[in-house]
Amino acid sequence: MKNDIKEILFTKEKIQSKVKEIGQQIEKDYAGKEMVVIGVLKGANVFLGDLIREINVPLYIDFMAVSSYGHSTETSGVVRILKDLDLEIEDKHVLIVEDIIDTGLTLKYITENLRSRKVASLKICTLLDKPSRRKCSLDIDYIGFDIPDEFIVGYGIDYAEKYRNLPYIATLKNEIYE
Ligand SMILES: O=P(O)(O)OC[C@H]1O[C@H](OP(=O)(O)OP(=O)(O)O)[C@H](O)[C@@H]1O
Ligand code: HPA
Ligand SMILES: [Mg+2]
Repeated sequence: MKNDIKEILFTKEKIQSKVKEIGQQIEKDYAGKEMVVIGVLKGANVFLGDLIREINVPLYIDFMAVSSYGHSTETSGVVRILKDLDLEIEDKHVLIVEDIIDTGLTLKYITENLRSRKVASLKICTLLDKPSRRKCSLDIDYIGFDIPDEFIVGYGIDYAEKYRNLPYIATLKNEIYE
């Protein structure tokens, strides 16, 4: 896997300290509220696992699985729900956790879907944001890092389902896509 890497954008240590910073902010903002943290599978799994251990308030965890990229670096534009929530979220303070927001189409679909369930509040937290690629408007409440328009992998994020277990976030050599 290491031979496939072009450049490391964020090291394990840099990610760790950013996750801590976001977690502490969320902890302050949700003090006294009952929150449900929703991870968007599969990509957000690693970030969510680290993030919740930095949030010291009572919380519930649930997951939604959607997919729009498949084995490509371009979104199909069609968001499919592969797994819905187990929990009822009506009147709950919901925080959606994403690994990356790119075109925004995935989250647009999810936020509209979750809002219709009459939540008390809905916020978005993403580790990475690629604002130059946005195809729709989205209000994001917590952002770890802005990144340029490059396809990245690692820390939960895949290319064709690979590289999710890299402890850092990196770009891949061009020949990997050929
Ligand atoms: O803003 P967008 O352009 O919609 O892209 C962002 C979404 O794409 C990736 O998921 P993907 O569909 O690849 O599924 P995965 O999480 O299982 O890798 C990523 O985890 C986000 O959920
Ligand atoms: O840069 C990316 N890498 C992997 N998956 C993605 N899904 C949206 N953007 C990306
Ligand atoms: Mg993916």
